[in-house]
Amino acid sequence: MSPLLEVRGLRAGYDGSAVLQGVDVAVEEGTVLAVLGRNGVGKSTLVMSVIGLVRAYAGSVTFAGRDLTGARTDTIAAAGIALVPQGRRVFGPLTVEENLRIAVRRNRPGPWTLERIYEVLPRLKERRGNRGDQLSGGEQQMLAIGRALLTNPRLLLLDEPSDGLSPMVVAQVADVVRALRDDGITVLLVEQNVRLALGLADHVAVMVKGEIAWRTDPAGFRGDRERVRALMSVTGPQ
Ligand SMILES: Nc1ncnc2c1ncn2[C@@H]1O[C@H](COP(=O)(O)OP(=O)(O)OP(=O)(O)O)[C@@H](O)[C@H]1O
Repeated sequence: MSPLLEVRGLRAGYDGSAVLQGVDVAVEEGTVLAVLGRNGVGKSTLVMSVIGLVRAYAGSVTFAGRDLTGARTDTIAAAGIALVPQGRRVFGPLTVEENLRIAVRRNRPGPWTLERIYEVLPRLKERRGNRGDQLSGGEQQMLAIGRALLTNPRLLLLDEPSDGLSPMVVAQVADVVRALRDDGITVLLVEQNVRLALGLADHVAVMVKGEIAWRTDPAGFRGDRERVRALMSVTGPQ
């Protein structure tokens, strides 16, 4: 069976300089792939390229058998990929419900409706009349996830969902992602919080300087401390 998402030889970056130096990753349907790596290795650039916000210089992005290389972001979203961006990017002046309704307008047919979002994320229901900028970081993260789900994606790109959240709130976000995974959604997760990522992932890809340096699974990752240190620690070899 071919993977739901297949990225091959992807080179991409900003203003002509390549951050991604030929990335190969595949995500099988119904699985969670965690992409780990030091700050600045290109993890966010990878998800931005998949969703079409950063242009590919070379390589390909294939989704559900369809070549989406160089496609516009709205075409990619309509094909079934949704991004929960780093920093959440909720619309501050709009209420929770208005933030969600924007996504409903653009959605694909599928199981996610406003009612179901409120069932799965009851805090959003309680806060539905509050403005986005009145929410806590954790609530904003839930809102960003809810907004992405409302497009009924087949693949969810989650960029640093734990960023800036307290451990208790991180645990709540983890519960939501776990529930989604158990529901069969496919996830590409970028995380600095290794513990969180290993608790959610089926597969792990470690990025170093714009390339995938190691493909493993959570058990393999935990079992090779030396390699983890070499590839991930700030003081390890570059
Ligand atoms: N909009 C941009 N314009 C120019 N360079 C950028 C832009 N965004 C990121 N970069 C650069 O691209 C490189 C990779 O950044 P990226 O955000 O993809 O890394 P990351 O692994 O996600 O790191 P972090 O965890 O810090 O977000 C960095 O050197 C960064 O400075």
